[in-house]
Amino acid sequence: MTTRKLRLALLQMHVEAGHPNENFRKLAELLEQAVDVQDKPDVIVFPEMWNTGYALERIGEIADLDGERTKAMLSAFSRKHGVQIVGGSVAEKRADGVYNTIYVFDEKGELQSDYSKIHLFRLMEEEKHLTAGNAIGTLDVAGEKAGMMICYDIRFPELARRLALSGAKLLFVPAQWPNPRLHHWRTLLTARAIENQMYVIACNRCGTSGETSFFGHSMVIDPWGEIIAEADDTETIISVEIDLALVDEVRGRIPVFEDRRPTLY
Ligand SMILES: O=C(O)CCC(=O)C(=O)O
Repeated sequence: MTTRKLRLALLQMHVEAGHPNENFRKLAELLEQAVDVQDKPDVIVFPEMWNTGYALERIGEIADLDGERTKAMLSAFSRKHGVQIVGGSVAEKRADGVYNTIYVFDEKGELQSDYSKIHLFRLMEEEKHLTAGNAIGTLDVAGEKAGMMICYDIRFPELARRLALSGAKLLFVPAQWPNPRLHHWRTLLTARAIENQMYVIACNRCGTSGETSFFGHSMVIDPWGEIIAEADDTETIISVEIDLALVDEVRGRIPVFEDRRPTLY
């Protein structure tokens, strides 16, 4: 098997709900730490709604207008350091509502793609304050296709399968997944990796916001379902190397995609 290595950095951060300036400052600090290392990352990922947190009552006031502040920061950083960024997600204010959106920048600082969360989480009343996206999201990573899902999206296996069928070999999952559902988080992420024989790269937040605490446990799972890196519940950066060749190797070993019977189900 010819190896095709790629280094990832996952910035597991605390998010200060309702304080975008503080969160931009924190993210800038973590980004500098992520590249100030010997093994520089090729791709950097962060959590969901890192700019505002879940200050949903005020989200219309504090969301980033057309994502301009976020895009300016991420574009400049990716260009300066020659690194690809899967920019977590931010609350993004558009003319027709506030979206929960991931921006992807390539290593030249160009906006490569975006994705807005399509399943809004009713347990946190997202549907009252946010507008759902209407399209699936993909990006190119080192010449391979990858998909994007945000937090609650991972409860919908059809979406991950659709991304895999469209050619995705990696899945990026920014999240703000709280206690007490660590078991769901680990199990669902692992299942998405095993059933689609793809890398799952999931970046959660940590810390507390009001009554809600977040367990962190950002993780990278390989296409065989092994958790190859996992954080604890503190603010930290996971740095891990993956081998894209493993996807084809696993898909060759158990040919799930060839054995599907879509005419029956
Ligand atoms: O599905 C879950 O348990 C958590 C989802 C969530 O917190 C979110 O989508 O923001």
